[in-house]
Amino acid sequence: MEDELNEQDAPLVVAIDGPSGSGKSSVSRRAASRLGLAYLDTGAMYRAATWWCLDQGLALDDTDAVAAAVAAMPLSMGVDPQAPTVHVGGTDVGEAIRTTEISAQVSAVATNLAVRAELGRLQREAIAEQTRPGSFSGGRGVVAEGRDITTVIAPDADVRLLLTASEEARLARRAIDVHGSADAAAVHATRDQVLRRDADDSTVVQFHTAADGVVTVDSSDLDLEQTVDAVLEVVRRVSGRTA
Ligand SMILES: Nc1ncnc2c1ncn2[C@@H]1O[C@H](COP(=O)(O)OP(=O)(O)O)[C@@H](O)[C@H]1O
Ligand SMILES: Nc1ccn([C@H]2C[C@H](O)[C@@H](COP(=O)(O)OP(=O)(O)O)O2)c(=O)n1
Repeated sequence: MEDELNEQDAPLVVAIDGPSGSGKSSVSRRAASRLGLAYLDTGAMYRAATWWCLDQGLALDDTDAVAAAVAAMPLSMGVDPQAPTVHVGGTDVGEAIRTTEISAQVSAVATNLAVRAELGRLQREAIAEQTRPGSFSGGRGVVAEGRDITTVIAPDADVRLLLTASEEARLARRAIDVHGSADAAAVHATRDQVLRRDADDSTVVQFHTAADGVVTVDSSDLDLEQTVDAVLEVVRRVSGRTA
């Protein structure tokens, strides 16, 4: 019954931005599942673009060649929050795009403004698609996460959130993800992936402070479930929609 009522609601678009390790992907997936929405990981699109360019042997500082390659990239994003997928052509690149090699180089592609224009166009299309009845979400909508979703890609989203966490918390989380430990050596080895990358990315997008109308959720002292609950509470307060 509740499902039927929800289906009559207007589509809901939730935009979530934040720095590396703030919990965007984990929290957005869970929030999307609980709300019955699709999930769009825009960072995965920049990672896939990086994989594609490297696979073709391109130098990532050749901005024109990279832009041309990305314009021709046969990218397909699966938006099921329980099992999101990324394919380029026929290849499942879901694992390949998470390697340290890609993490170390993705900013070179993400700071290419022609690439941002092209991937931004695809992201707007993917978000609009989920507001239509025949889409994966059945027109219920989408949680889209990245660095510029609240500001550039979907500034008119129903709910706009900035997910933050202290530098210490973000480094420790990434160290556990990548090295299985948050000891001093693991945290040190993660600094490039988190801090240097955020510094490079910040030259083209602003994701450290909330723009007007964007609600900040600080997850430094929350665990994953508490952070999901905090995000769902903002969604309820701003849109009236409950999980
Ligand atoms: N409070 C929390 N909120 C979100 N993620 C958390 C939290 N505590 C620990 N984590 C863990 O931190 C890691 C990084 O989260 P991730 O979603 O990849 O961040 P991002 O997409 O912002 O880089 C994940 O392994 C996640 O389970
Ligand atoms: N909307 C977006 C999403 C990601 N990016 C860039 C910034 C990051 O370095 C890469 C990869 O993003 P991703 O969200 O996968 O990175 P983290 O998992 O948060 O470390 O893409 C961007 O510039 N704009």
